[in-house]
Amino acid sequence: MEKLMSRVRGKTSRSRWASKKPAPAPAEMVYSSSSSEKSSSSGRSVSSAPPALPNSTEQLIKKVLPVIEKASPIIEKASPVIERTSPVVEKASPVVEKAPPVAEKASPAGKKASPTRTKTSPNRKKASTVNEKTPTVSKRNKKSSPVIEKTSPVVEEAPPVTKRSSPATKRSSPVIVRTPSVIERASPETTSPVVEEAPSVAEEASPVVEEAPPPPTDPSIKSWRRRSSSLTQHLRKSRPKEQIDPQPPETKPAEPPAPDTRRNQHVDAQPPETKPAEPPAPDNSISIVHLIPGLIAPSHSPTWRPQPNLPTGQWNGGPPSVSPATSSRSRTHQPVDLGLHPQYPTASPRALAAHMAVDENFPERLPTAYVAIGSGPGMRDVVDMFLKYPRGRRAHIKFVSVGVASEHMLAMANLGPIMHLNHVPDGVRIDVFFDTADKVDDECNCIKGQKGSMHLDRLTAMRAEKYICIIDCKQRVTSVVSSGAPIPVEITAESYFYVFHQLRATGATVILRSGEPVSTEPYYTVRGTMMIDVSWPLVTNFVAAAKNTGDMLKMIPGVVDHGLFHGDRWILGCRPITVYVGGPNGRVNKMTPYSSSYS
Ligand SMILES: O=C(CO)[C@H](O)[C@H](O)COP(=O)(O)O
Repeated sequence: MEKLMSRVRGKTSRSRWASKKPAPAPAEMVYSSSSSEKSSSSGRSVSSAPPALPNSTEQLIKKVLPVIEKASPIIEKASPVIERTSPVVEKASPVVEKAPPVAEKASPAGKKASPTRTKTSPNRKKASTVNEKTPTVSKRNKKSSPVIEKTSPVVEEAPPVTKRSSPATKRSSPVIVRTPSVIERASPETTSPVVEEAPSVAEEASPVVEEAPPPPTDPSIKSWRRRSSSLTQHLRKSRPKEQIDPQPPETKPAEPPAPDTRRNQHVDAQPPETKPAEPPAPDNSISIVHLIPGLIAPSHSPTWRPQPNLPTGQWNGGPPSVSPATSSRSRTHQPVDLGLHPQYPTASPRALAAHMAVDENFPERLPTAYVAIGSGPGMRDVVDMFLKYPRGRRAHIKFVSVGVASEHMLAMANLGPIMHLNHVPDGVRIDVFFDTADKVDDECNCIKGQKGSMHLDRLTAMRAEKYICIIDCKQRVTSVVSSGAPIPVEITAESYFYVFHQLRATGATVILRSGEPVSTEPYYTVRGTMMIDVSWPLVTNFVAAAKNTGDMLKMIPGVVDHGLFHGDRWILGCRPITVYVGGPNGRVNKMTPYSSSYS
């Protein structure tokens, strides 16, 4: 009986590891009894041979049941021992819980945590560790006699841990304690789930770790995870942003939506499409004007726009006077800022001359006054000067355009009404005709037509009561023909060769004006005429007289008009009645045909 009890005691401890298999057939039991007989001979608890088994199964059961019933109290006595071993197992839990800090320091190998271990709770891990570390126990169970296990359900319901298992459980503690060191030296295949739940590592872990199955819901694990999450938040807050933000661009798309709002804000703050805008390109057009002021002269600037309602000159002389013209032939006109061209704070000498010319020849005739404006670029200064007058002061004026350029300037300045020369009523004279010239000599003879509009200029001058010319002092010459300046001649296209040979016979140099810029095609006016520039290298007495030259040019068939404005208008001449010459230092000289030469 004692032998049998010892066998039962041993089988009870092994029954924990036995699988719950159904009771085998009696025939097999007979066979297994023989096998147990073999194992008992080599086992520790059973030293002698087992008793002979009865042939009948019923008899066997009847004999075995009492034995098992007697063995139950012994098994019950083993329970306290098992209870005493449980605290040992529980003490192993804190050891496991202390693993996270170590795991956080784990090498990047921890990123590749083994998913198989993440599915097991720490307690079950310990058990599995025990199994791995104590293979002999399992072998003993397998080698133990299955007779009692398979015949007695009581044994199968015995506590899972027995005296023999407790030492093995105790031996498992050092294994668990060594877990951190194992983690530290862990290879990607042997990393524990602690690494998987380590916050700092898991945050930067590869998608494999983030896609791991949810952790078990063991209470101890819950508390551990709670502490881990708090630790994660602390690390995120304490870590500099530069360490969080830089991530390889290839890992960002694989990231699931992160709960960290700071990271989202960073991503939103630097999207590819929100790159800082490039600085605007500087405006070089204004710089060009300032760097090369002489390139675009105030009067010739293509970007000219009329400057209405600008304050009168504040520079060095106060506002320009709008007083009636003085009787002085030449007076000093203080340079003033007319506001004509902001890039030139000081008006040009010709602008000052235009200021004086308009000031002294402002038409006062009521109810209607006619003012003609030439087509030269210098007329912009005259237009700007008219804009300085109040609208009521110039309401009675009708402006006569001389060509398209003149009409354009008047329209841009909103000066009006504008009319063509042919619209001026017959028998009505134009009050004043403001114009410019290329050259003006001592007798107020002029050379005009460098822009090709001398024909209209002459027609307008012939109908003007006052023909006022405004020039710069650099355009003053002693004699217009003797100066060698080319004289523009407008001819018909069909008469070119004839006019060319007639002028060559007088010793003249004839140049056919080409298109702008230089072109192989000749320049044609709006009337379809061509322009030639004639000069005399050897100036004879006959040619020196502008009247003689002008009359000669008029006598050649094919010549429409020429640029010599000489004589008096009542004898087919159209010298200006007054020439305003803008000089240096704001000095403006005034010339008349009947006055002495330039002083
Ligand atoms: O005769 C002209 C046009 O045919 C011009 O009045 C002359 O060429 C002077 O031009 P600018 O106003 O540029 O001095």
